[in-house]
Amino acid sequence: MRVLVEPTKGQIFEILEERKTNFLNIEENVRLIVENVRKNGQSALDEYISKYEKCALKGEQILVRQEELESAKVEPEFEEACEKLIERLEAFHSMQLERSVWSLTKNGSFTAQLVRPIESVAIYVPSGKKVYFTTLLMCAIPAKIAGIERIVVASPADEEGKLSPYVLHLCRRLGVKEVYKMGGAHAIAALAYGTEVVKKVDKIVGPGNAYVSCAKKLVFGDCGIDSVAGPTELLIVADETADPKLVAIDMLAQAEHDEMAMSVLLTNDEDLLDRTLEELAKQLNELSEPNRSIAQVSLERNGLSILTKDLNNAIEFVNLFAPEHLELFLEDPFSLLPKVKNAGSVFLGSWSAEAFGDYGIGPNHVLPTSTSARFSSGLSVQDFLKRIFVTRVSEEEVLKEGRFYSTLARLEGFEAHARSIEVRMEGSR
Ligand SMILES: NC(=O)c1ccc[n+]([C@@H]2O[C@H](COP(=O)([O-])OP(=O)(O)OC[C@H]3O[C@@H](n4cnc5c(N)ncnc54)[C@H](O)[C@@H]3O)[C@@H](O)[C@H]2O)c1
Ligand SMILES: N[C@H](CO)Cc1c[nH]c[nH+]1
Ligand SMILES: [Zn+2]
Repeated sequence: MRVLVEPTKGQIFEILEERKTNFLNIEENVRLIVENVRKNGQSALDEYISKYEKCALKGEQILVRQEELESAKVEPEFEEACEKLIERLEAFHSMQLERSVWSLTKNGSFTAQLVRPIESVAIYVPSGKKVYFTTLLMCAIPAKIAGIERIVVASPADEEGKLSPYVLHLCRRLGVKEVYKMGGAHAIAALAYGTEVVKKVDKIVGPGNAYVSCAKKLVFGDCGIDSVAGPTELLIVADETADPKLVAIDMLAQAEHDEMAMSVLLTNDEDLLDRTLEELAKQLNELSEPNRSIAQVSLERNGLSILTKDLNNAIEFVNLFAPEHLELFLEDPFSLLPKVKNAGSVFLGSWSAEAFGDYGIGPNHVLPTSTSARFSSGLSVQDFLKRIFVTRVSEEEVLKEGRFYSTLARLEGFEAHARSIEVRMEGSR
């Protein structure tokens, strides 16, 4: 765990650049994977599945058969918890539904913005270290609210070539029939470009490790993506009122995801910082394997504690980090909230563990990472919708306003544009 005392903005910037370099080192290999799958289709996909995944499935073996979906058995506790999660996610996400709008201009023309669901969407369900079945719901619920017709799921299989019964059960529950056993960067490429077995999609959503999120970046443009939702991050801003035990366990809750996860504490209280470091060491040892080892590596490589006496610096640093998750463990967390410009999801006060967000208090847990919260947001119904503009120009508009449009066209040097307007002005006389 790195400790910084009164760092400058430049030092924070350097740390973020260093982190980006780690991701860039992966990019070269991911680019080769994506290009190879794009060019060689299923044979390249087979090759990467056998190289990187737990079971070397080939060709049509990656398709989940109807009987597999039908026969998945889960315990009642799982079903009950998921039904409650579905209800909560539906309640929050239905507020996000956007409607078409129509407007009439004063000359009798009309313009509209029609809202249409994207035709086909793939949900990537991470299943490398743990099976993220809650992520499947986080993605599928807004997709269903938006009215997506073709929802596809992709997730890497286990050593026996199977998907978790949790994932299979939820696919059946949600009516998702097209399910592929594949993960990593190659799965993203297959979904973006298609293979002999995988049918391509219009957009890919869902989080994943550095390989998955890098591949999503690389296929963007040929297919849509939600955001760069890569290895998870948490930044906690805490003052002397915070409890070091809670700060430490929340940092561990991020660190246990992935060796590349990042947990940061920013405080103006030296005593809190020292006690948090002690708690981290103690509570780390209370975790069981493999979570303990993953969290330990994550904290060693990417853990950071920052002491800055002035909380105004803290907010500057928050906006530079643009963290996926931001916890404000302050006497008055609302005082800092208006100054937060960049963050995926904010948690106010020490009751508000980020884990409540992970497990369905309402907002989505698929969130932008690697400072991309500067320009993107957590997954929502909007990610599954497009807007189509519609225009009907009236004869009155042509007559009264034609000159206005054609003047702009001539000023920009577009002769044919101007004429296409003027010819109508003449025609309507
Ligand atoms: N930002 C978010 O919203 C959010 C939400 C949930 C999870 N996450 C992140 O999702 C990630 C889940 O990661 P995971 O690994 O457990 O599952 P994963 O499904 O994302 O990745 C596993 C796959 O990665 C590929 N892979 C592994 N090592 C590779 C290598 N050396 N080269 C190329 N490909 C390789 C394999 O195909 C493997 O099947 C974590 O980083 C977690 O923090 C992020
Ligand atoms: N913290 C992760 C990224 O937001 C989401 C998650 C799923 N399961 C547990 N945690
Ligand atoms: Zn989590």
